[in-house]
Order: sequence, then C-alpha cells, then structure tokens
Amino acid sequence: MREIRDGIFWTGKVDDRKVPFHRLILEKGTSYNSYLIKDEKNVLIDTVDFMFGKEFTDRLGSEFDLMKLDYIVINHTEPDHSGALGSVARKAKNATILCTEIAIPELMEMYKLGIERFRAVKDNETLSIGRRTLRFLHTPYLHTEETMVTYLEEEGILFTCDIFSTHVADTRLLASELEAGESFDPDFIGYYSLIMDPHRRYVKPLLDKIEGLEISMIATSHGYILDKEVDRYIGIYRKSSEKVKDVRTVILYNSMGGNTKRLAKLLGEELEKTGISTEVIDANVRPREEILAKVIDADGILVGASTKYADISGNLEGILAELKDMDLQGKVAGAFGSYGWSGEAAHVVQDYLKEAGMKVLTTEEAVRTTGMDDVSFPLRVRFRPEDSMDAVRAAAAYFADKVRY
Ligand SMILES: Cc1cc2nc3c(=O)[nH]c(=O)nc-3n(C[C@H](O)[C@H](O)[C@H](O)COP(=O)(O)O)c2cc1C
Repeated sequence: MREIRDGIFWTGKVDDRKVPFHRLILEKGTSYNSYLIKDEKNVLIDTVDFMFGKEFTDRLGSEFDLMKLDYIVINHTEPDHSGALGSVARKAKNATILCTEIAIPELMEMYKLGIERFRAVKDNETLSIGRRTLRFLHTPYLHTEETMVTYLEEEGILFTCDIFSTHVADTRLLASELEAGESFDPDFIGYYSLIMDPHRRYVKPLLDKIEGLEISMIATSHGYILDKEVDRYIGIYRKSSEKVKDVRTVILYNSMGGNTKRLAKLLGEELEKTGISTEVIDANVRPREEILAKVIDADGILVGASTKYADISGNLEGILAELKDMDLQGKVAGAFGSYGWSGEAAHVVQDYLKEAGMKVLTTEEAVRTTGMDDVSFPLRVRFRPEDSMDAVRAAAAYFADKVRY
C-alpha cells in the first residue's frame, strides 16, 4: 500500500511482464491500480487482474482489516479490474459492492456472489462516506456498457478505471514522479487510440459530464496516476475524439412501396447530423454511369433494397454486379433494407459489397471491434423504418465513425 493523498492509498499491482491483452502484447507491461479510501466508511475502488486476485487480497488483508471495509466500488466489470472481487468480498463480509445496474448480473455470475452483496448506483448519485463524498457518473461504452467513473468530491480525485490510462509498468506511480523532460505522452495517446478511439462517440458525453468538476488528480486503473497537467490530458482526449475528416458518402437504394426509400432518407438525415455530407440516390431513377461515378467519388456507401420474393427488388442488382470490376478498396460500405417476413435482400446486397472488396460493416465486426451490441449490419427493418429508429440511429452513427477514422 502506498499513500497517495492523506488517507488515500494505492493498493494495486505493477505487472512488468509482456502482458497478453485484448489480442495484443503489452511490451511495456501495465499496472492494475486499486485504491483504498479510509474515512468513517472505508472504500475500496476497483481491484486487480484476475491472475493476481489472491495475492492482492492476502496483501491487502495483511495491511488492513477487511472486516472494516464498507464499500467496494467496481467501476468496470472486466476481470483486469474486478479480478479480486470474489476473494475480497468473501473476506470483507460487511462490504457492499457498488456498481451500475447492468454490472450486477455480470459480477454475480463471474464471482459467484449473491445479489444481497450489491447495490446499484444511479448516474450522478452521491454517497457520503464521512468527511468525504463519492459521486458516481455513468460512462457507458467507455469502454463497455456497464462502465462508470467515481469522483471523490472534497479531494477532486476522479477514479476513471480504463479511461485516461496508460499501459506501462512503472513503480513510480505518479506522473509527477517522472524526471523533467521524461514524457509518457506517446504511451498515453497510443492507449487512447487502441482502447478508447473505437468508442470515440462516447468520449464527448464523458468530457461534457466532467467539464464542471474540479479535478486535481485522475486516478486511473492502468499506468500513471495523473496528478499534474490534468487539463492537458483531458484536452488530448477532447482533441483526439473531435478530429474530423471531411468525407463524402452516397446512399443508394431501391424501394417498391417507399419503406426502403424512407429508410435511406432517415439514414441520410442521421449522417448529416454527424456533419457528414451525403447524397441519397434512387437506383431506378438516375443513370447507371452517374451512379457509378458517385460511388467512385465517395469514401463510404450504403446500399439498400427491399425484399421481393426472397430477393432484391428493382434493377439495383445490375449496378451491384458492376462494382466488383471497379477499384473500391478502402471504401466503407454497409447494406440495409426493409422487409416483411424473411428479409433476404439486405444480405444479398451485402454479399455484392463484399465481393467488390470494400470494408463491409457487419454486426459481427462491430461486436468484435467495439463490443457494441446495438449496431446491426446489414440493417434490416420490418416494414416501416420509423418503427426501428434506435437501430437506424445506431447504424448511422457507427457507419459515420467508420468512414471518418
Ligand atoms: C410482391 C412482394 C413480394 C414480397 N416478398 C417478400 C419476401 O419474400 N420476404 C420478405 O421478407 N418480405 C417480402 N415482401 C414485403 C416487403 O419486403 C415489405 O413490404 C417491405 O417493407 C417493402 O419495402 P419497400 O416499400 O421499400 O419496397 C414482399 C412484398 C411484395 C409487395
């Protein structure tokens, strides 16, 4: 344990192995930062990686009477932070586990804990622990759905778990302990790009949420604790997440009765809201050469068709068949369409887009690269698109992100 502020202790683990992590090898290792706040109520914030769970609990238990622990805050369920929860909670019998509502079933299942051990905290809820107050701020999808951060008001410390972290193993825990001229900016930015950037549309809401807080220290869960230049690090997240490429997109569709046409328009409107200019084109109306020229010019293309007798309706197929002979490498593409009962058309469109060698968005790759399960590609809506607006918005936002970055 190491005191980092009066009555606030780091109690984590510095892991200086080459750590296998999210399909990568962390060449500089990492750390799992856990914190103990001693007050009238004693609070543990996050734990360490599953692999070091027992070691963590034994060490913490030898330095602090775990029966005196009142709360365990779990900001994020991933086992590199919650890994010691099972062993700690079994010893800290009086402690209530505080987390978001969505996190509870995950943690119960992972650590075989009963529901009576948990209390869900709402967004912006506060909890007095004596001289100090905890405030919980939900930060969904940074980087999984159940995530939150915890703000210790009187100290101005924001416990952010993965957010603002860095993968380095350094027993000098505090950024202020680095020598003059020594910088970990490349590692900090590299971490942002790898872990947070795929979720960048959630970064702005987080930054807006913490905008009014007085933050003197960001207590991360990996790497350095940011006890200096806090605003500069927050600024790096703001600048990186706002970086916008000027891109052009085309939405091409075929519709028999108007549902896919309206779906195309709605997708276009959603894209415009993100600042992306788009042109919505009826494949039956405009000349084939003009359509193909627009496709070549675009950075991203969405192609939609309604299902008619288990196939694509209209004459879109002729255009799609030509795409494979064009050089469309690097363009982002997605398929959509309205249907009634079986909905094959959007899948047929998707097959053509794949054959054309574009970066085709699919539900599977969205889950694989971001964990988001609200994004569907191909985007298939039953009959009226107005009844599926959540799916329309999620697909448009995801497409916008992919085209831009
Ligand atoms: C002639 C005809 C055949 C259809 N065949 C299918 C079908 O095989 N599978 C399906 O899911 N929906 C089928 N539908 C339903 C349409 O796909 C559905 O009404 C869709 O919303 C139409 O979109 P649109 O207005 O963009 O053409 C069919 C509709 C018509 C009129």
